[in-house]
Amino acid sequence: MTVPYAEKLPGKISEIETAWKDFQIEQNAEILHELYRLVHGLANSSKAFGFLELSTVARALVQDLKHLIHVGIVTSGPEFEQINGQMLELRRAMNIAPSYLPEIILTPTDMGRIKQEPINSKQIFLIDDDVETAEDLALQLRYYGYEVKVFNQLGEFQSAIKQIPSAIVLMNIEFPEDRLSGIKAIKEIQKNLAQPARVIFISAYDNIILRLGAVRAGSIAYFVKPVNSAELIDQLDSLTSFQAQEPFRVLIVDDSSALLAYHEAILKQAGMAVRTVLKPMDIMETLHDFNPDLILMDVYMPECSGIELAKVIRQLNNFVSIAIVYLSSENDFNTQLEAMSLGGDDFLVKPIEPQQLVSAVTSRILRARLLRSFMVRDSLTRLFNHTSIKEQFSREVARSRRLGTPLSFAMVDIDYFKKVNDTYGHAAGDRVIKSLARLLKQRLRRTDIVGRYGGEEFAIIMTDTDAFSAAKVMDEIRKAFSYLVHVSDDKEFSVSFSCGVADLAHFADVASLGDAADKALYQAKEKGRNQVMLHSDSSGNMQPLI
Ligand SMILES: Nc1nc2c(ncn2[C@@H]2O[C@H](COP(=O)(O)OP(=O)(O)OP(=O)(O)O)[C@@H](O)[C@H]2O)c(=O)[nH]1
Repeated sequence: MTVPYAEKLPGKISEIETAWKDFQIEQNAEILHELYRLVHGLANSSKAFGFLELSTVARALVQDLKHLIHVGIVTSGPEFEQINGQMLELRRAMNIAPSYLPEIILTPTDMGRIKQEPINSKQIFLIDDDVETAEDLALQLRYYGYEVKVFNQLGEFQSAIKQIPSAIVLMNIEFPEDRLSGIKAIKEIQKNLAQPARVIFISAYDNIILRLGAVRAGSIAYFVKPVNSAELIDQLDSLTSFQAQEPFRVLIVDDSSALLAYHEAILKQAGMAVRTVLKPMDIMETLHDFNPDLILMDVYMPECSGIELAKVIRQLNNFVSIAIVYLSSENDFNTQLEAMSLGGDDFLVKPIEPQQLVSAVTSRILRARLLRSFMVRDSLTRLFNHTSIKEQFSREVARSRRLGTPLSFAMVDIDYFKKVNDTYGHAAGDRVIKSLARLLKQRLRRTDIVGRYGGEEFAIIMTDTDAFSAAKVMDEIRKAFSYLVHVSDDKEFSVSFSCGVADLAHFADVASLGDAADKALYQAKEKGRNQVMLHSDSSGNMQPLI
């Protein structure tokens, strides 16, 4: 159980008094800095927990200690006496009840911002006076399970959207009557809808005036013709996906256990996954294990400062892009700038309102995830790219070995793919790759990690899964994929894949496990393709899963 803040105060103040006594005996600069840090922490936490009188006294003491650090060590004189007096004041102020109890209440707007549920509608309204272009695009979208209704005139669309306001609107901007007709029509419609319509604009032109007009009409995205259908489908998938976004992962580093618990409670209430680290030197294991989206970092801490810690983290290859937000009572603008120039992304000043903390963390994470996705995702399938899946493979193998849990690795390769490209064209080949990526994402568990390993090759890491169960799942996906009918220029065709599976119980490190899955895949190809092969023991025995 967490100890209430008030009960921790006597201990905190005794610690400060002891440091002050030690300083007087030893006259040592290190003790003086430690004392400064302790009082600084008390000033922050007491304000956050409503002990305003105590916070004021502590803050004045912070200033005096800063002065002492600056002028050098004195153990007598007016400065010294003043600090002695303030030490007594701390004890007195500690017993004054808090003037308010901080409540962790989030407004519905905050919660709405965090938990934006996607609307489950696959209905698309596509409005374009160019009949041929519209039908081409509609055909592509239909391959991916979207119901597309094409309108060549604005009037018909305006009545349809009133009937189905949840439809996603793909609106062309230019019409013969007016070069801005699409934007104007959407603006009119938005006025009369309870929830704003979800609109994506399409235009033959790419300029700031049109883009600004589109944003002002409430658009989600803007595509320039000829539309890249793979990118458009990604956008539509993210708007309609049933898979809720993975909870935001925040790591809080603060040497005040009271503030740690307080900020943890706020962020958890907002639906985030939170880990806390009290001692900065303990951060490494949690960092690798938890893989946070964002680190909320105190600036003044013992052993090493938040700024130094941020520099260390920035030098770790896997964490160059992680968001780091300082949370400190330091309101000196120059220190803030310095902290930002040394690896931080934002600087929040304590005490912070719960709503502000949630929205600052949310917007930073959304942006960090977007930027990271460009680095770690493959642009055609949005699956993890080669580098990223290899990194995750190493990490997951290390974790499973540490925890003693099962892990399987599967390699998938589309059969006779060269023939698909040669017969139906590269664009059709791309669609096949994308459809397999979608199927894998749909059928596998959320905890499974799927990556595009190479051109028509995929890799899947299944945690907590032994090789036999993994092979069974892969075999079901194999069957489903082979039943899919692909279409290209009115010609229909089907494609299959081969798969090799191995697990950590038989191959105990990344290299041998990867190699075993690869060999099993090779065997599956050798034995006639369209099958899953299980590499179930280190002596090289393999068994087909039919
Ligand atoms: N359309 C498309 N084709 C790709 C992509 N990446 C790789 N390819 C093609 O995939 C084909 C792979 O051919 P191969 O490695 O000979 O294998 P295969 O034809 O699938 O035959 P098996 O694997 O032996 O069943 C090559 O023709 C590549 O050009 C891509 O992103 N899109």
